[in-house]
Amino acid sequence: MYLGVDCGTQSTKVVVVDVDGERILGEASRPHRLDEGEGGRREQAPAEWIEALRGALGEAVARAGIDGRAIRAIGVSGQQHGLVALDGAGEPVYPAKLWCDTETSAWNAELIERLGGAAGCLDKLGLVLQTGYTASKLAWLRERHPKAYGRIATLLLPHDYLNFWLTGEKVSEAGDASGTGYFDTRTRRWREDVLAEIAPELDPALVLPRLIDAREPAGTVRLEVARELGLGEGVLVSSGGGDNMLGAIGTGNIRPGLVTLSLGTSGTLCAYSPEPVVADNAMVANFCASHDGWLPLVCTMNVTSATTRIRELFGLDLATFGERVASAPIGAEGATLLPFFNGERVPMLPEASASLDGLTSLNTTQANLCRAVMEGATLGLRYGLDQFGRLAEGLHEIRLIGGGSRSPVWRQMVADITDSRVICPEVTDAAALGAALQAAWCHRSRSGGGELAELCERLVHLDEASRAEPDPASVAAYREVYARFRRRLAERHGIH
Ligand SMILES: Nc1ncnc2c1ncn2[C@@H]1O[C@H](COP(=O)(O)OP(=O)(O)O)[C@@H](O)[C@H]1O
Ligand SMILES: O=C(CO)[C@@H](O)[C@H](O)COP(=O)(O)O
Repeated sequence: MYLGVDCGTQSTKVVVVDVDGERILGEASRPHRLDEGEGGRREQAPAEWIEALRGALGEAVARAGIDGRAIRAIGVSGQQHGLVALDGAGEPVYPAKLWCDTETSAWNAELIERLGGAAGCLDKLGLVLQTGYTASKLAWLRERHPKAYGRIATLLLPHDYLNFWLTGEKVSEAGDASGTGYFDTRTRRWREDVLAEIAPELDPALVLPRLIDAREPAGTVRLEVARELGLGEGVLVSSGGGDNMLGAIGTGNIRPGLVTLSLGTSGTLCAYSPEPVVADNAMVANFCASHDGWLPLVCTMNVTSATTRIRELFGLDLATFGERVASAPIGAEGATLLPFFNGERVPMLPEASASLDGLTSLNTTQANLCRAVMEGATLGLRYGLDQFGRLAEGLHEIRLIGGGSRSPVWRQMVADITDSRVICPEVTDAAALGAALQAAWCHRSRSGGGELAELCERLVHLDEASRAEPDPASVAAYREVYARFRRRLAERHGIH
């Protein structure tokens, strides 16, 4: 048996997988709080992730009806980019600033300039720095909280931190490290010189975690943690990775030709590539995958974070929200919502705010506003798909994951807006499943077995009932709605 953990923005999910039986035995999740403040601040206490992991793991194992000592290995997936800076005792010097924090956009702009603009970033890192990546958070901490900065002994990412808590080892792997901004995604190595540019007082040899190969274990679960979690001795912890990298594994997106789209707090699109993809478009990030190869990715910041905002404003539960959306016509009778509530990464508008246009005395209804926010978030992803260029050529099927993929109306909307067939895996928490598969890969390869492709074949099952085919009339209607969305982008933000 293997365990997969995914520490997302809103919750931690755990799945228990029986690889030989080709079954998911149990799943559970626990929420985390998000500390939102003025100026784009988005932070979380790493201790809450551990608390959520404890709770979700205990419940998932209980639901699976197994003895925890049957677990052979654990894989951990985590929200990307969050800065977890630890002191010499392994305690965070400051709360984790998250991927969706836009408070550091000025520091990001300055860093890009210091690295020689977009061309300099591409040359040094294989991608262009974005607000949200770890680098500008570190520059911000140095300037705004020098005392905390002065105590830094180690720089980790959220999944590295959970691996550290489980094993006591400070390690990292290429997939998640790709999103730091001090890692060269082509050579899969830290860029100590770039880190020195950001944080000259820190010694890269001391603060950067040791890089391990995706197939190598991060370590074994510490004895006291194993006891507390009801696990046996010597449980392996695989390298883990960023949630998008493990979501790719959990959707079988480990070879070219597939696109995974996640409707989580963020929206992401990614496609596997055996070669590094250094796009001429700064919005496409040349991340590494967390098995081998690369995973070029586009990320929008406002997806279920945006729909939740409007849903909660109207006091609706998820089912009623879905009904409201379904009851309004395509295009929400002219209402257009650009959902950049906390700035945006794609398009590159870190300091933008959301806007609502086209309201009249006739179309200002709850149903239209619910539809407008879901459409706005999905059209934003359509804009992201356009940036993907040749990576999306020939696209005809999207593997849809993340919380929003549970909504039938949203699945159909994605199919119609992208003009592609949409299908969900049976496990929509694909990052947690991907983490369990990576754990099985790591554990079984020690005895010479367990190819990842074969593991994916056994466990990644598609849910035929979730299939949504593009409807030609709706596809045509959305073409107009997308043109309107683009006009608003041009008028309000000068994005053409
Ligand atoms: N049926 C649904 N319709 C719309 N949104 C949904 C539905 N089910 C879950 N969600 C949303 O999905 C989000 C959680 O998605 P998830 O992928 O777990 O996020 P993360 O990994 O970023 O924490 C929540 O905001 C939740 O409201
Ligand atoms: O910043 C990115 C990708 O670059 C986000 O996709 C985060 O990795 C958060 O993911 P979710 O919590 O939305 O799954």
